[in-house]
Amino acid sequence: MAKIKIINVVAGIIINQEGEILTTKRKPNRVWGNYWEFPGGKIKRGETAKAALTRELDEELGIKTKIGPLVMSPINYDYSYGQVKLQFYYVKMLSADIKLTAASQFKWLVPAELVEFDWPPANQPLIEYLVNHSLPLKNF
Ligand SMILES: Nc1nc2c([nH]c(=O)n2[C@H]2C[C@H](O)[C@@H](COP(=O)(O)OP(=O)(O)OP(=O)(O)O)O2)c(=O)[nH]1
Ligand SMILES: [Mg+2]
Repeated sequence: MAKIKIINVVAGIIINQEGEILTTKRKPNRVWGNYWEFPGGKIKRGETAKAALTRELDEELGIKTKIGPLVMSPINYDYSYGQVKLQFYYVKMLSADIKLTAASQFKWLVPAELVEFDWPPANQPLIEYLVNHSLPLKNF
């Protein structure tokens, strides 16, 4: 039996003072091209999830960040190329300017607007969670 490839991914639910969440659009040539996502990426061997997220947000957006609590329990989802294990943390930005390197666009959205965009299927439970729970604007 072929071994299933596990892909550990961490992404940020970056929130601003207005109660909006930062979302980015994946470039067309990548897996899930043109779908929206929460910025982040694969955790490297030996790296903690929070360190990986800090690194990815610096690489993909050129921002300094404060990583807060986990949003919900990890999501496991089988794609054709492997099983992704997705962890999401709430994040605040400590620097103002966003310089996109991995994404083609970004948008700030209030939670209710998230349902209007196309997400990779693994994100479905997360989108539902964010629509139904208030953001921790003051708690970290
Ligand atoms: N960042 C992110 N990845 C997601 C989300 N939802 C989802 O299914 N994924 C999947 C897509 C990919 O299979 C994987 C993340 O891979 P990636 O290609 O963005 O990883 P990376 O940033 O490390 O990029 P690379 O160095 O491999 O190019 O997780 C999401 O909301 N954010
Ligand atoms: Mg990425």
